[in-house]
Formats: sequence, structure tokens, C-alpha cells
Amino acid sequence: MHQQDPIIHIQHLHKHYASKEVLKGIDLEIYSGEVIGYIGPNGAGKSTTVKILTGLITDFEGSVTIDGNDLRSDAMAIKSIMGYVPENAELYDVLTPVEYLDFVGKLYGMEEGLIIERATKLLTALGLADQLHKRMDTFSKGMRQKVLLVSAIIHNPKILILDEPLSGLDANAVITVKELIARLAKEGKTIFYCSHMMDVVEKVSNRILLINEGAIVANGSFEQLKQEHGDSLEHIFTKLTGQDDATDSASQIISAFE
Ligand SMILES: Nc1ncnc2c1ncn2[C@@H]1O[C@H](COP(=O)(O)OP(=O)(O)OP(=O)(O)O)[C@@H](O)[C@H]1O
Repeated sequence: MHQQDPIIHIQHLHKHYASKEVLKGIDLEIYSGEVIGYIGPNGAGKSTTVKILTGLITDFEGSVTIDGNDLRSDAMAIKSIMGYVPENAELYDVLTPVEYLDFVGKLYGMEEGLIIERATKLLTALGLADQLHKRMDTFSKGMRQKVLLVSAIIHNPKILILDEPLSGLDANAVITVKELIARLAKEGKTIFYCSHMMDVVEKVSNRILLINEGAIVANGSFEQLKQEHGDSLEHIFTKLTGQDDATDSASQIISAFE
């Protein structure tokens, strides 16, 4: 069906922590322009998958090829075309957003003029025009999250990996980021998006992957999953993760991230 090669190709991916197997043989093909919503219960293996894809975890079994490069041998080439918003990240608080983005942009080999121009435009688009030159130690969680998001896209990456990117963002920023994800995908960027926010995942994803106990248990568009398993993503989630009798606890877990 797909004429192109997958931009991310994961084969037989296993990960152990000591004797505990937390990824149990994941096989995935992801294509340019797809927005993948990666969901699953706490401890299912989402962050472990993301840390492998971003090169933060290197001891895994199986193979991962990204944009034609093998993750084990060509991690630097892969990092240069990837942007990443981690679940928990630290910023250099003593810097201003523009100084921080200048630092990040230079790590990607960008020219200073381009970094400043893009940083200014992106921060302004996210409502931080008044904060460009203020130290980030006074920033709220949401303001920091916006700077992190800009730092992940400043180099115009082909692939954007987002681990709970909306946490702390206000309603306006959530709308902007959802729109941004859709537009980046239209431009052919690939987005891999981990979240517990089922309503957002439902709306922004072309394809949803549900991981449970280290294995992918559902893989399809929201429409396909609905036809096979149920009416809402939350219901599909609880059904396929064995929490059918505990929908309340699933809802509580999800609402804690909202
Ligand atoms: N550094 C580590 N050492 C040992 N076990 C770990 C480590 N990191 C994660 N794990 C275990 O691996 C499993 C998968 O964890 P992971 O963080 O990938 O889950 P997750 O799906 O991202 O969960 P959450 O929704 O809570 O963020 C869990 O059982 C967790 O306890």
C-alpha cells in the first residue's frame, strides 16, 4: 500500500531492565507525514520506546532504522533530523529563551541569524513575545514547556517526538500546538506523540498505537479502532488494557494529566 520506505522501521524490538522484559518484540513501520498517537497505561513502555528512538537508551535488542540510518551505527545523523520534547526536561534557568535557543540551534549547526529569527517567530506565535529576553527562572511550567517545544522544532526536523507535550499548557497554547502538529504533518513531517490525553490523541493522530505490558495491542486509525473495539478511545483503552472493570481508575489516570 505504501510506495515509500518507512521513515521509522522498528523490527523485533526488545528491552530488558535486569531480568524484566519491558518491550516484548515491537515491530512497526511509520511513514512520512503520519501523526502517530502512542498511548498505553503507566509502565506500559512508551517512554522506553521513545528513549530508544531518540538514542537515549542504547542497549536494546532488535533493529531500528530511521530515515535510512541504523540507530546503532548512525545515531548522530538521526539526531540531526529529529526534534524531541521529553516528558521531564530541565532548562538552563539562568538563560533567557533566546539565549537557550541560540545554544540549542548551534548544537544543530544553525547560523545565529537564522536561530534568532526563527526563535523570535516561534516564541511570538506561542504568546511569549514579551518574554524573549527574560531569564527563565521566573517562568511558569507552561512557559517552560513552550520553550521546550520551540527548542524541538527550531532546526526544522523531519521527525518530531513528543512525550506529553501539552502538560502545563493553557487552552490557547493547546489549540496552537494541535494545529501546529496538523500543519507539520501536512508538510510531510512525521510526528510520534505520546500522551494520556485521549481526546487530543483522537483528534490529532492519523494512526493510534496502543501499547500494553510492552506489546502493541492495537494499531490503526481511530475510525478503524472504533469499528473493531468500541466507541471512544478511552473505552478502547480500558478494554484492551484489561481494565474493563476499572474504567474509573483509567479515567482518573487520564484526568490527572489534564
Ligand atoms: N531505569 C529503569 N530501570 C528499571 N526499570 C525501569 C527503568 N525505566 C523504566 N523501567 C520500567 O520499565 C517499564 C516501562 O516503563 P516506561 O517508563 O517506558 O513506561 P511508560 O509507558 O512511559 O509509563 P508512564 O505512562 O508511567 O510514563 C515499567 O515497568 C518501569 O518500571
